[in-house]
Amino acid sequence: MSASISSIDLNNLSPIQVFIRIKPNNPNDENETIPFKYSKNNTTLTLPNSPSMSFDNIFPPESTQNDLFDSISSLLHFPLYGYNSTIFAYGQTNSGKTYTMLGPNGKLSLNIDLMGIIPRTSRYLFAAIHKLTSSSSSSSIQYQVRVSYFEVYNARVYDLLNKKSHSLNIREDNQGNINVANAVEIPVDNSLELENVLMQGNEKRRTAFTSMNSSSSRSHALLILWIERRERSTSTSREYKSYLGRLNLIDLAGSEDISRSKVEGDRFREAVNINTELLQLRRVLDALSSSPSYIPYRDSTLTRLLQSSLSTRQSITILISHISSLNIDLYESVNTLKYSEIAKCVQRTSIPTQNLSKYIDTSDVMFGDYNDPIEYFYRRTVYIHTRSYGKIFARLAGHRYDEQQKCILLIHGSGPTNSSMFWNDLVRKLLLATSSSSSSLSPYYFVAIDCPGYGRSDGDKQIIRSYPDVFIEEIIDCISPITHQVYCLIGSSQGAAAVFNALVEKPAMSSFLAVQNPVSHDPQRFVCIKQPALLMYDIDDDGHPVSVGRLVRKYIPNNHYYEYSSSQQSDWLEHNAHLKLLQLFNEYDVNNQLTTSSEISLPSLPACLSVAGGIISYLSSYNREPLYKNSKEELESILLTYEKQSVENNDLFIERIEPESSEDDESKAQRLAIELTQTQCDLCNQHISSNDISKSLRLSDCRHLLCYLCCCETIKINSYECPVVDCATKLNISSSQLSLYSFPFSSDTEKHIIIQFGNSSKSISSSSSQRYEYIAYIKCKTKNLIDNVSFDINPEYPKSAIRVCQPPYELVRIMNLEFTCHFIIQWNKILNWPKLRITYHVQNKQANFIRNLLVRIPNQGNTMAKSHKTHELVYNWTDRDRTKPNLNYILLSYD
Ligand SMILES: Nc1ncnc2c1ncn2[C@@H]1O[C@H](COP(=O)(O)OP(=O)(O)OP(=O)(O)O)[C@@H](O)[C@H]1O
Repeated sequence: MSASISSIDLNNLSPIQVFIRIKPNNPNDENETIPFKYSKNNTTLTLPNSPSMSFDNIFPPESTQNDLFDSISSLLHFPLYGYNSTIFAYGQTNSGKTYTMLGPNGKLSLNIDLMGIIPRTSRYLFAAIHKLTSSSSSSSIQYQVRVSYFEVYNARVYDLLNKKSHSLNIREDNQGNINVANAVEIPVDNSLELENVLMQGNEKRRTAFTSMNSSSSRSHALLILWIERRERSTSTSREYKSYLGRLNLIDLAGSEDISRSKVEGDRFREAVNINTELLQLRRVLDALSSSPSYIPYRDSTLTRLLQSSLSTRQSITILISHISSLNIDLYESVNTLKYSEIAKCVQRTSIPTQNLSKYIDTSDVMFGDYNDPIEYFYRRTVYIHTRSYGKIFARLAGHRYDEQQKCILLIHGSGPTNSSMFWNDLVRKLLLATSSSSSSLSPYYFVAIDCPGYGRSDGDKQIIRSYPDVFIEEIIDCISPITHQVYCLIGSSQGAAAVFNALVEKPAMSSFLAVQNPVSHDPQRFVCIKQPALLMYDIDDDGHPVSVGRLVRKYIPNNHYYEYSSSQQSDWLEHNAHLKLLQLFNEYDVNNQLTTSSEISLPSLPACLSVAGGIISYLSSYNREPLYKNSKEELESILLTYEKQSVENNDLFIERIEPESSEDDESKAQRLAIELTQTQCDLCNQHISSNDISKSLRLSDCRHLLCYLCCCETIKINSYECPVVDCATKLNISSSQLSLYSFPFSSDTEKHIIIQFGNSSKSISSSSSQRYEYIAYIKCKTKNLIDNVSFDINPEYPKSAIRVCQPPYELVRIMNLEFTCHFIIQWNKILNWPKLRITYHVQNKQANFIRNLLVRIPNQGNTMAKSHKTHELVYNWTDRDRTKPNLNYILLSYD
């Protein structure tokens, strides 16, 4: 597919291509059929005693859903490049419009043969997007798809994705686009999500029984897919071009001969409204084909809503007209064909244009921080796990050898897009000024945080104003767990106020302080701040008044005070802040080695890992030495603190820094010594080779070791909890990170999921007998994977005990003995995986008794492997010995 669509392609397209689909006759129907004649290439249709009519494509009764989709699929490329495309189904009631768009019996079908255009489009589009974004040359292209779904019922527009059921207004924006005001737009990342949204919307759509159709659509349904293509010149560039394509998929309500459908009351009113709106649609088509100077779009809700889809300047359209093959419907069919001929005559007035805009991405203030190009500084990102304020995102620079290392903590101001990025320039200059070559490293390391509610830290923005002392203290406890102190606290604006206030309350937290353009209240309180302070004020900045600065200067005894005028020396701060700070350190810190940028020995691994750099920076700077060659302490440190999450194609490594645990040193050493000898995965029990041990994951709370080859990934896909049996430790992996792995799976050769099954039991004593309530269950945390679970306790009997189609998948039985249960899992039908039977001995253990079953899925397992439909895979759990390892594998192999 070319990067753009050429004007030749567009010029050659008729504005509205017209397809005719003829509904097959029901074999039980005794009505006479019309002897249609078609030309060989299916473009001409002739009715008895009538002249031939030409269309772009005719689909005779025997044509399949697939034949039709093949002919429309080329149109689906246009919205991927910012054009509007429309497909709409038109025809009398019961002629097969919903069949064409969704599937049989008026419903969305996911059956591979019967599914309609909409589910096929969904899969086709996401496959195309995957292809367009996955090639190495396209790392700077991203797509976002959003979906809206409306119905026009009795001349009003209703949002099928909104729980509220009031009607909405149609609005025109200043570019002439017609939109529905306050419409819900749901972002979707894959076809499964889109199908779920569709199902949700379809449940709301109005259908009714009529004498013509048992599930007749009583409204026009309009599904809009907004497809945004973002193109950046490089994958890290903030500036991007946005192409917003719009794909309209429309299932019109059927025109209805009221004398035949015999509808009354509400159905009668609906039918009148449907017919009126279809008549207006015909008038619009008439106008488009004859005098395009005035088009009566405004005359009905339907045509107004479809304005951008019908406009020949804005859209590339396919009309699929449906006719019946029965003689009894001849009058309606002829009418439909006439209507279609009019649409065929619509002329293109100009070629459609792309919806293209240029933007600077400001939504993500941290944009680009994943790809830190200057490795030398070892700048990395971490989450600091505070006791009371959750995860605080921080950017780090420099090396830390031990805790005596001079740590500088930076607090940004309260501007709406402020974050740790604010300090980039100052930190870079300080690093450069204090390390003269790449082999001599700065004696400082820097921690710039995103305060709660800013950048990547969640939380309340008010925290840094209201509780600066407690908040900053918690951060320092995490990054300096032994000394509970940092070398210098630096703040800007509101961050400076936080620094002052924190030191008034807790003076021992920092040896130095530095502020630029601070806000401060009651500066007389600052007399207790005894540490050396750097104070920098802009005399032209009324928001941070220098008059207050002059007071601050009086109250803080040891200060270096500077005033500058930003109107006259706009770059004063840029050129001076780092130098003034180093002067302050030199003056007050006799041990300061600043002036000699002497050779500093390379940091050891634990130090690297604890704050700056993480494992990747270590490995890349030491030629990827296998970790086992390093000291025992180094490995200990990795196992203790390391948690990594890689973000697709990026090098974001998130370490976890938290306060020291209460465990005493001796027991910790013993535990670590034992852990160091472990070479078996706690989840799958496989041996971990020495090469892979470094990539394995030691969970920091429960201490379970998970092998890199299969089990680390399992966590990502499956769980917020440690997946090891009977361990329910919560993992600190955010839902947004987990969502990267949401189903359906992507490109690797194999993926894993975990099915948990097991039971609980509870004693129910009665006077006559001892009985137990057993609850046997299957759980799967991957969404939408299971279609239903049958529980069978008597396999000889043809009917299962219970079939559960929604979670929780449970069987509750009161029994006096343990019993064997057969779980039969039917997977989501679109997967076409063989069903899985697990035979499980339900345990009387009085507590929750869980088995984990790792399902290994070769990637082709995601495809529609028809030939395997009937194949059933059986996995037997007959082991009653509870001491044996209770995890097993199952390989879903189709060979
Ligand atoms: N090509 C086809 N092959 C087999 N069955 C079909 C075909 N087209 C339609 N049907 C069946 O005919 C019936 C009516 O079809 P459908 O509900 O799609 O009509 P419709 O035009 O959408 O009607 P309405 O306008 O009343 O909503 C359904 O049971 C549908 O499954």
